[in-house]
Amino acid sequence: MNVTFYKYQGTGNDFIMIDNRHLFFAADNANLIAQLCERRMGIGADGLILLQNREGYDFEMVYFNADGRPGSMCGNGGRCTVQFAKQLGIIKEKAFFLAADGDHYASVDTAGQISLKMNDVQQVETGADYYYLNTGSPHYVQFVEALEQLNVFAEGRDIRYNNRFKQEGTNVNFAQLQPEMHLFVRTYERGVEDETFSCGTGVTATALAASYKGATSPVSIRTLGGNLQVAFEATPTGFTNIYLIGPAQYVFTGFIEV
Ligand SMILES: N[C@H](CCC[C@H](N)C(=O)O)C(=O)O
Repeated sequence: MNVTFYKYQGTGNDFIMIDNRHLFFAADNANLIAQLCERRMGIGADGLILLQNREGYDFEMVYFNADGRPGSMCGNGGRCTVQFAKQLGIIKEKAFFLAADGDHYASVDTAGQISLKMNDVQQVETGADYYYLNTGSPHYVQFVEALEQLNVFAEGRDIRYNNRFKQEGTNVNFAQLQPEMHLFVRTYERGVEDETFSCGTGVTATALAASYKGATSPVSIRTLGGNLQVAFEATPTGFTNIYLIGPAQYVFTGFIEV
C-alpha cells in the first residue's frame, strides 16, 4: 500500500504525520512505526502522529513515540497536528481536538504561532532538588548550572531508569535560569530514549516549576530547536489556563510503501 506522509517539526521536535481519517493505517504496528521513525533506516522522527476523525471534535491526534509505542500527550506534536489540520483544510484558525490526555483548544495567529491549551495541573511534587509533575506527560524537572555542558543523555537516562521510574518511564528536563527569568531547557525523552531538540510538555512543566523560583507568566524558554512561551495561572495546588505557544512547521511530503 502506498502511503503519503507529511513531515513536520515544532522547535526541532520532528514528527511523521499521516492523514488517517479513513483509518487505513494500522495503529497497532509498533515495529512499522519504529522503523519509519528510525533516522538511518527510515524517514527519521521523534514520533509519528495519526490525524483521525472523532465525533464532537475537529480531529483526534494519536501520538506514538519513536519506539513505536503509544505515547502520552505531546505538546510540540499537538501544535504540528493543528498546523497539519489547517493544511488539510479541516480547520481555519481555531481547533478543538482530542489527544491522549483529553480535550485541547488551539489557535493559530497571523504570524503562524500556535497557542495550545494544556490540561490543568492538579499537583506538583517538590523534592530537595527536583520537581515532578504531569502536563499530559510525566516530567521530572531539575534546575542546573552550565546546562550547555551537561551530558543530558547520560544524566537523563540515569533518572529515567532509576528504581522509581524504570517501569513507567519519565521524561527528564534540565533547566537553567537565565537573566530576566528566561529559561534554557534540555530534555531527555522517554520513548525516544534520547535527548530531543525540544519537548513541549517538558517546557511547559519546567516553566511551571520555574514559577516557584520567581518566574512569572508568560515564561520565555529557549530549547536547542527554538523558542517557546508558556502562559499560566497558579491555583492553590497547581496551575490552570496553561498555554504552550510556539511555531509548527511543515517540512516535506513523501511516499512510502508499507
Ligand atoms: N515531545 C513531546 C513529549 C512526548 C512525551 C513522550 N516522550 C512520552 O512520555 O510519552 C512534547 O513535545 O511534549
